[in-house]
Amino acid sequence: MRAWIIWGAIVILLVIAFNILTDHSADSSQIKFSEFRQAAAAGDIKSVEFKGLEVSGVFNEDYAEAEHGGSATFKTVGPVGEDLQDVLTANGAIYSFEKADKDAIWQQILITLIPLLLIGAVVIFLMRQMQGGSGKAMSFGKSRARLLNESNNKVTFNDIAGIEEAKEELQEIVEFLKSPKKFTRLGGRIPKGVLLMGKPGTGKTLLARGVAGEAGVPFYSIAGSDFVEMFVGVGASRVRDLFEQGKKNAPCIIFIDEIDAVGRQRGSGMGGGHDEREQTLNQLLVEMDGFESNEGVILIAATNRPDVLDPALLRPGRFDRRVVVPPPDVRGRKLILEIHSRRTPLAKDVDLAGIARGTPGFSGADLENLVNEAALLAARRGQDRVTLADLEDAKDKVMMGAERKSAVISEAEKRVTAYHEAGHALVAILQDATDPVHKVTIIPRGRALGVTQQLPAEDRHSMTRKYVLQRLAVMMGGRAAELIVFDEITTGAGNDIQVATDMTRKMVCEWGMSDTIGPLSYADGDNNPFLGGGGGPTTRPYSEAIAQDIDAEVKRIVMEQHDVAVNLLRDNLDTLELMAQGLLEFEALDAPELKLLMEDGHLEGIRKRREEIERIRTADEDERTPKSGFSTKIKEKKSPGGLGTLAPSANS
Ligand SMILES: Nc1ncnc2c1ncn2[C@@H]1O[C@H](COP(=O)(O)OP(=O)(O)OP(=O)(O)O)[C@@H](O)[C@H]1O
Ligand SMILES: [Zn+2]
Repeated sequence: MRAWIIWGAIVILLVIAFNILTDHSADSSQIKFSEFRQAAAAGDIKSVEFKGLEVSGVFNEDYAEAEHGGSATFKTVGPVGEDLQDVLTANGAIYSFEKADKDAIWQQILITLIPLLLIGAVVIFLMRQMQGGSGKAMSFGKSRARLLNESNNKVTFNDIAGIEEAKEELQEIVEFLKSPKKFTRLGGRIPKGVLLMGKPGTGKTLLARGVAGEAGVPFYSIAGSDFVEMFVGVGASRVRDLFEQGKKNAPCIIFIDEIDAVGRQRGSGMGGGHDEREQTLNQLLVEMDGFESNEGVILIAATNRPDVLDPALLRPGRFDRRVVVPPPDVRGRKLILEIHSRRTPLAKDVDLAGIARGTPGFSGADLENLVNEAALLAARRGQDRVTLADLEDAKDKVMMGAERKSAVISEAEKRVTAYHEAGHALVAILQDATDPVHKVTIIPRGRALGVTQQLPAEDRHSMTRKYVLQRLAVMMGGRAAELIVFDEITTGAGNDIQVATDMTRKMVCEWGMSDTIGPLSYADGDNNPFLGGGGGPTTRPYSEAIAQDIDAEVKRIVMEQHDVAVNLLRDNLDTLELMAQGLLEFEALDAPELKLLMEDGHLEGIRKRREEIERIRTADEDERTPKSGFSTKIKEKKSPGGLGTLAPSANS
């Protein structure tokens, strides 16, 4: 920004200088038209000297008439040559001219220089724009670290939940920043660099700001990608600048987000096209070696790809303290939900623990998003409180994309979907080791036409073979139902088949759950559990014979569970029929409704329950908005179920 102002000022000064010079030269060498006219009228002008002069305008032959009441036109001509001189002399009508004196040399220089400078500025600006660095044109070499104003926006450890271990590890840094002497007195060495490792949205940035907030020190943050510039040397000088700034403001925290952008292993760039990045990384290493943490500058970096970092970064004296920031567990999720709903008025029916149970795999950022979506939904529905139904709907939206209310789905398609989802749900209900079914819907959402959600009582960290097999049968349940009822299958089972095949392959190749293959690992590629599978090159560290065995075994297991599903559904065809009817009528069934359906054998109980809920809700609404002009009715009637929570496995 500042650089822009300076550039602008230079250009403006040049333009002013140019104008002054040209004005000056013009003034000093121009004959006034009135003088000329007088002379011409007196008939004194017969010819004019043009040597070393430039004509800027002449009167044409009408001039003489004009002087006698006719009209004259003005015509511009270029530098005067011999021919023109003759014409003018013949017409006797010269008007104004400029002297080409020594001032003109400066003019020439300025005239060529200004466009050059302007073009240069534009080119540089465009180049930087192309790098995606909008708004930072020409701040070469300046670090772009931002000093966050912590007085307005202070984060403390109280604002962070679900990552207690990480907080504890960082507490030491906080203590040090608060009273450095206490530590250095005994010669203790404080880590210079802390590397926070975790998936996106798990709160790494938040933690770093929390450390600064707790210790009451300034917080400088910069993204790794800000270092990576097109011009060689810029990144390195930014690093230098950043550290200088840090040391000046010590004690403080310097936070480098996405350090992998600059810290990727050296020599990994193809064709050596990353010289600039490597130079920047080298500078970072040099700077890290060149200061003592005792000076009070603590470097915190974050990455979700610790595996690609250059090992030199992780050596002692650099980022030697590594803190894993895991996704929150069920307790953590509840706490995070509480933090983010502090400012959101919640209805009495809201049970955050239930929502937490239904959101395995959600990151802190996802949960924040969920609460936000729910608040928006509640506002759109005209409520003054966020209800459980809002949170449920928000969760579905965050998890699976928005409902596609407008999607045109034919009656026939809807019928197939109803049986398909009922097939999943019924196979789940009829087995003893699967997770309870939480909700079945045939409301299209994201890319799925319908969804069956199962919900474990608590987070699942391991699965038994029985559980995995039954889950396979549930996945096969959708297709099995289509087959039994319509004697036909649709593409709707495609995703089920893919997930089932992947899981079975894991059973055989990774979890040692196949007796034929035995407890051996035949995992393909690089499976980094921390990153949820790196997806690297597929290597096959086993023989062709084993590969065939694996394929046969995977097929056998899947087919077996498919048959289990078919048999279960054949034996309970009436219930399948009833559940599909229920889905067609209500579009969504939650756990209590499924229970009613299984026990009653008809849909009457569900109808009553729906009416009752509606009655309570309207009464509740009336009570909350007494006699207000616009009555707030919730338009969407979606299973505002009592148990409230959703879904680890969504079978579409
Ligand atoms: N443990 C948590 N407790 C409370 N809020 C959280 C937590 N984790 C994430 N959040 C919320 O999610 C937002 C995003 O988190 P943050 O930017 O810290 O994640 P990150 O790990 O740095 O993600 P990224 O890798 O994408 O930069 C935070 O501003 C915060 O509101
Ligand atoms: Zn399905």
